[in-house]
Amino acid sequence: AWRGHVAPRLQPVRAAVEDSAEPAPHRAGFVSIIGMPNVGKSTLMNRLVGERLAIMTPKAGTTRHRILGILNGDDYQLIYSDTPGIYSEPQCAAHSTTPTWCCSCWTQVEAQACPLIVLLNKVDLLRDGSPLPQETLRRLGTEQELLDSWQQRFPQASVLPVSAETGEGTEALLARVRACLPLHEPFFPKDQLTDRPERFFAAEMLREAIFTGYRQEVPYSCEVAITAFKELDEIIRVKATIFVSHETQQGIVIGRKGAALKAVGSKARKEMEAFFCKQVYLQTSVKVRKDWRQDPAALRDFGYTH
Ligand SMILES: Nc1nc2c(ncn2[C@@H]2O[C@H](COP(=O)(O)OP(=O)(O)OP(=O)(O)O)[C@@H](O)[C@H]2O)c(=O)[nH]1
Repeated sequence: AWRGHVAPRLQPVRAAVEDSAEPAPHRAGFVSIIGMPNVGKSTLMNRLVGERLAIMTPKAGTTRHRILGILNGDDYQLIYSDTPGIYSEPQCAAHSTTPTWCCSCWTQVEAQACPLIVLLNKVDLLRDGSPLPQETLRRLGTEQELLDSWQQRFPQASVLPVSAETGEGTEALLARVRACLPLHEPFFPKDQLTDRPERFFAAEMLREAIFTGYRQEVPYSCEVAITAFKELDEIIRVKATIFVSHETQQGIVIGRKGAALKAVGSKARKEMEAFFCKQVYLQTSVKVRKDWRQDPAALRDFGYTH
């Protein structure tokens, strides 16, 4: 598993250190971050662990795989789980381009015995100078009104305002989460940052570049497979295949004289270099795997089903 850089690239959220002669007993637990597509789950997890582990784009449905992000303190280990946005049908993250929130999820959430924290994210958008139109802001109501309505909906929950983008409210969130942690030994080695290997992140960074580089259906029709990942002293050599579901998309992804693929590859390479702190040589190719989103064997090969 990837253990991260020497210094985190984002400032991780830390709780205040309390002075005490006795070392505190160790606490550890798992925290699932769930919600509708595009609400900021990946941005929040990255902010909380202080690393850009999960890819983030303005497009709904970017996250396709569960990723653990581990935050280690001297006396605690918090294992966050960033999940794909919740859709109307199981496994349709790879199928759907028009996701709808699954209402039965509320009932499932309420049925859990574990502590529940409801987050009102993107509160920075409710502040003065918000880019949102006045009409939208009026429709949303004030921050307090929104918090009150969520508290009414989930009386048993702690309802907290946060901004994953600016970090506002995340220290209070960490304090609240830590207060819920049971006494437990660490579940993972204390220097471990995630459960995913390096090549997973290489694939995700290429997928992120695809999401920002192409429009409409194309990003949702692409899947990335890392076919080689070789770390040498000075450089990491990565070979990636982008699978598309139709022949027509192959031309779009490659672009005129390969320009589109070159731009996307270059963006992904720069992200990989920043992430791995090493020079990266990235070789990409594009193949058709016909209608892979409807093909159970392909979904299995790409890790969506078992
Ligand atoms: N203004 C503002 N934007 C945010 C905030 N948090 C996330 N965003 C933006 O919202 C968009 C979606 O964020 P993600 O973290 O990818 O959302 P997600 O819930 O993981 O999305 P899925 O992968 O679709 O499930 C991105 O453009 C983020 O930059 C926030 O606190 N404030």
